[in-house]
Amino acid sequence: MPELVFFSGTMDCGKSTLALQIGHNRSARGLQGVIFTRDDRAGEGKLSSRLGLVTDAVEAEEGMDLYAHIVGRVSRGGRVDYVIVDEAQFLAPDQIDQLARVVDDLGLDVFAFGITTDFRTKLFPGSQRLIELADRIEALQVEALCWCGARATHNARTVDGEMVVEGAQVVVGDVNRQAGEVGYEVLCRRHHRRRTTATAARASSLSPDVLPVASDA
Ligand SMILES: Nc1ncnc2c1ncn2[C@@H]1O[C@H](COP(=O)(O)OP(=O)(O)O)[C@@H](O)[C@H]1O
Ligand SMILES: Cc1cn([C@H]2C[C@H](O)[C@@H](COP(=O)(O)O)O2)c(=O)[nH]c1=O
Repeated sequence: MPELVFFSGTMDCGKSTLALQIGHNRSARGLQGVIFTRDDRAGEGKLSSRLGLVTDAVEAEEGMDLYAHIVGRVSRGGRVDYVIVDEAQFLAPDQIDQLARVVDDLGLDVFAFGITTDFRTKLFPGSQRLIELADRIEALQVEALCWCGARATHNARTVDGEMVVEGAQVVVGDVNRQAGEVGYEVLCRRHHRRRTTATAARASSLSPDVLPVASDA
């Protein structure tokens, strides 16, 4: 049975790498896929992984009908065996419904990849719809880690390493950003709740406030 599968995880846990691997294994067997993405860091119409691999993709722009795109390809004589969607959190809910229709009416597997929650721990609308509609939700096996060593479950937005909690839901960016730039850091829930990024943890461990006080001081 064809499926709509949602591979979800934090930033930097290998989603795009897995998307590229799934595409590679299928194309190595002569299958032809359509790869959609939206707002990849590498630029428009690209699906890129931090491991250095990148492939061309169809930019799933706002308002684009993904079901109609696939039907259009097939009716022009193109072959489509499966569909991959990266950065699926950025899609509109009705575009996720179109992907479900690709599975149900065209009989194609759709593999969607994305983060579930934003820097304020709120679901992205596209991810919410995927959770509602997917046949299967898969957590990635290679877990990203918080600075404390626990499994990272949340995405923090940072400026100069400090967590920020105000701003637009969508700001394309990366982990390990230079000073002054908006960046991201993955954290466990405890440290996300306490807003303790790696920078904040380092600063507090160096702070005189937390140094042991000598008994005769
Ligand atoms: N230099 C490296 N050596 C080995 N693995 C790396 C290296 N750089 C990144 N990675 C792996 O790539 C993962 C990020 O892959 P990517 O597909 O870009 O993530 P995502 O799409 O989930 O944000 C990291 O979690 C890590 O496992
Ligand atoms: C948490 C969060 C992330 N984003 C952006 C930052 C990146 O461009 C993508 C995630 O890409 P990845 O391949 O999973 O690393 O999402 C955002 O716009 N808003 C957020 O709150």
